[in-house]
Amino acid sequence: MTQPRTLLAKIWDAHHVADTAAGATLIAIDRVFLHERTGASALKSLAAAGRPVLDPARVFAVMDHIVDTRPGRGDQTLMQGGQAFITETREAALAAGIRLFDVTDRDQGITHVISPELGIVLPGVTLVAPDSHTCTQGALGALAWGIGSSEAEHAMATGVLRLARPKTMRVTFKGRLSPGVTPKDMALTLLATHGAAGGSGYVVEFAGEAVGALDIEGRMTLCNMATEFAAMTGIIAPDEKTYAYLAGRRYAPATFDDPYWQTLRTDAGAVFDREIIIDASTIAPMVSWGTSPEHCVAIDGTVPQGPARAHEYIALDAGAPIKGTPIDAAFIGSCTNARLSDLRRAAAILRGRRVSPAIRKALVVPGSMAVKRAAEAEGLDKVFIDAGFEWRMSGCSLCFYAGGEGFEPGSRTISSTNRNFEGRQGPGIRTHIASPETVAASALAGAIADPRERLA
Ligand SMILES: CC(C)[C@H](C(=O)O)[C@@H](O)C(=O)O
Ligand code: SF4
Repeated sequence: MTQPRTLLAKIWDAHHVADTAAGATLIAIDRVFLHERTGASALKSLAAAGRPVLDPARVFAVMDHIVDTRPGRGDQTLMQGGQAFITETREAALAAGIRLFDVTDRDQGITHVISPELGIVLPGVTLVAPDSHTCTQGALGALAWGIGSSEAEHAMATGVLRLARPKTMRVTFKGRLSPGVTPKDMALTLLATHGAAGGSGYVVEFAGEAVGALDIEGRMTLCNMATEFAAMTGIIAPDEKTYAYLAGRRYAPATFDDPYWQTLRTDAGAVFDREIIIDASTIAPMVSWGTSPEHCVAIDGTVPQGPARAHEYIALDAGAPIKGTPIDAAFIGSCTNARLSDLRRAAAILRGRRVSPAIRKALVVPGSMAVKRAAEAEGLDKVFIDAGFEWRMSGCSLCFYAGGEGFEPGSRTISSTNRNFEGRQGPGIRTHIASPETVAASALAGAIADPRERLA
């Protein structure tokens, strides 16, 4: 009898090329995804070394990080000196013969949103990108992780990467989520209870009834924050929902009958290096109070005692109820929570209502241009605009201040993003991360609010 294996072990074994003398493994890389902020340098340095991209058909690039999100945008970026990232990526992608989703391409969008959308990431593949949120794509059952630019260069030139075998962790969410509670709240609960370093050195498989019950977009939100947990990546075993999601997507195969796919689940009895079990039915909507993604509390909780510097930056004292904290701005966007289902759920709360007069800036940045079009076809843009939100083009820049555009200095911003460290969304900006529902409910209230009260 063969030993029971984890999902990770199966993908690892299928991609094993050789063991190195130093105890590492050469792993075959099926896909490389680049963006203009970190990808162009890999292509340029490859070209400078006179090395071609081994298989251009497996390499993709997109302009997402610093592009302007204002309607009617072109090559201009609000980032000082940023233009070169765009023009150089374009030139390098053209020279290398790889597929580029350029600024004005109808398929442009955030890397981790468009890769699943186009069927580029598939169950059981290895996919790397010089971006930490590549873990998002593990939701499709791929081993997808963030690398550095020089590793990207190596992967493109050779088709392999040298890796130490990661440890395995399973995080099981048993039971079901309550209404108004989302995959974002699952991720924030994991971070609050096990810390922002809890996943260090591990590939985390998310499993359990509550994970199986999520749609694919929700699974992406959960896997997205594996990097905030310091894990190498997150992964979810593919199931019927995964194959239904991928059917008909441009780069996906016409049929899903490869016997390899049938094996892509953890066998009963397989042993993980670490197991965490969380009861999904006890999770409440979560919101961050501080400057690390582990600084999270339930919406009806109080700010705990944390590092003095975090309290100082965020200007909230221990013991204060988080709910009711006045906010100045609201943001729905990013690779965490800007897919169609996220926009639908936020719009359902905002429909026919106006944001509080206290809100000075409210923005929706769809995760991709395809999400934008789909949302517009349903009239969601109108719901957001009528509620007082700006409706933007797709991109990353407002998530990490890369376009040089942010919220008014010092703003307290409720945000559907994944990072809340000092200055993440601009100088002095105090970011509170939460689900799109919580962002919408808070924008209406002008203060951090419980979305469940809007669903009643
Ligand atoms: C710019 C890029 C390398 C960075 C990352 O890797 O995560 C960005 O996407 C982020 O979210 O901070
Ligand atoms: S949306 Fe934000 S978190 Fe995601 S890749 Fe872009 S900058 Fe990084």
